[in-house]
Amino acid sequence: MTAQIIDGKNFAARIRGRVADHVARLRDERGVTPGLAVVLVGDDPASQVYVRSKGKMTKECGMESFEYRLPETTSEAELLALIAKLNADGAVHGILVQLPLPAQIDAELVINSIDPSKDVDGFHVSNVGRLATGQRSMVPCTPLGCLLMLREHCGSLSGLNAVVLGRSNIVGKPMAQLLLSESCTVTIAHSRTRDLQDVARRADILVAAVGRPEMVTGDYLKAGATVIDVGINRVERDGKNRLVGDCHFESCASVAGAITPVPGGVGPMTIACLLANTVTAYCRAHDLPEPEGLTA
Ligand SMILES: NC(=O)C1=CN([C@@H]2O[C@H](COP(=O)(O)OP(=O)(O)OC[C@H]3O[C@@H](n4cnc5c(N)ncnc54)[C@H](OP(=O)(O)O)[C@@H]3O)[C@@H](O)[C@H]2O)C=CC1
Ligand SMILES: Nc1nc(=O)c2c([nH]1)NC[C@@H]1CN(c3ccc(C(=O)N[C@@H](CCC(=O)O)C(=O)O)cc3)C=[N+]21
Repeated sequence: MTAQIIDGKNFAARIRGRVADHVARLRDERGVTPGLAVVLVGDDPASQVYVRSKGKMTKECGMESFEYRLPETTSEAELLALIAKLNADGAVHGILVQLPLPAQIDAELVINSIDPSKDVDGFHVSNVGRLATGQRSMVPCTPLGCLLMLREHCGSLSGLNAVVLGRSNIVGKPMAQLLLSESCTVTIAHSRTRDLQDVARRADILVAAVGRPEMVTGDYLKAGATVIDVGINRVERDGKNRLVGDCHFESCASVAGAITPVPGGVGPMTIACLLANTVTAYCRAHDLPEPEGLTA
């Protein structure tokens, strides 16, 4: 079998188009513009690439982008003061603090200091609790992007066996919550899971978020499974820097029914969902109808 490729790059472009339409309507009908603030502490090169790309796409969708680049030595108090300022700023509707943060800063404290209604990453404990209890919440961008691709590709997910590899707060756990809300039978596997291949092979839907380059090979898969590869791993191949996923693409594609590529899969969807969340946050803050099909 040769898998269908789920084109995240193309899907993300369509989502950004819908975000842009909604933003244009807000401008024409109400004379307002949603704004997204992105905060980067330190100078990790990969993070700088993402932040630049987020800023560019925010503007392309017609929204305001506010970028804050703080030095690696920034104190926790300084970062908390900036967040307090952004919480109070009426032109800012979404706040994202790029992770990871330098060691002197308590990331949990910082995330929980963001106004939950502006928490477009969905990492605030109140959004996590609301997602887990089925209340309206801001949903983390990466799992939301994965869900939108799965819905588009599979239609109803009800009753399917979903296996999530990885249990992080930013990907694995919220992904599992979303799949549970879609009435999948959900298994969360991690580094202590026994017989991982056997567990993975039961999946109709496999989401790989382990951060291990090409760990998942074709023999982890049931024939025809839908595979979402969240991994973004930089490796050196033939003297060149390459980006690979957590799945070994060729061997997986020969067993799976459908698979997302890396690059061009989950990554672009993550950024598109960040922009969608910013518009959603704006609309909720102003009691306006939310954009359709861009929320969980
Ligand atoms: N495309 C995108 O937009 C994004 C991509 N990513 C990428 O997704 C991947 C995962 O990210 P993140 O969740 O932050 O990573 P973390 O390192 O926080 O979590 C990794 C998870 O994988 C599990 N794990 C590690 N090794 C194995 C193994 N050998 N077998 C089974 N499980 C294992 C860990 O288990 P345990 O808990 O037991 O340690 C942990 O739960 C990374 O490649 C990251 O770069 C992340 C965010 C966004
Ligand atoms: N608070 C916070 N929120 C995040 O959502 C967040 C974060 N911190 N820290 C880092 C991770 C990682 N992440 C990615 C976003 C886009 C691509 C992406 O667009 N990738 C392109 C390739 C980009 C390239 O070539 O490097 C692709 O897969 O096609 C990847 C990874 C968001 N993260």
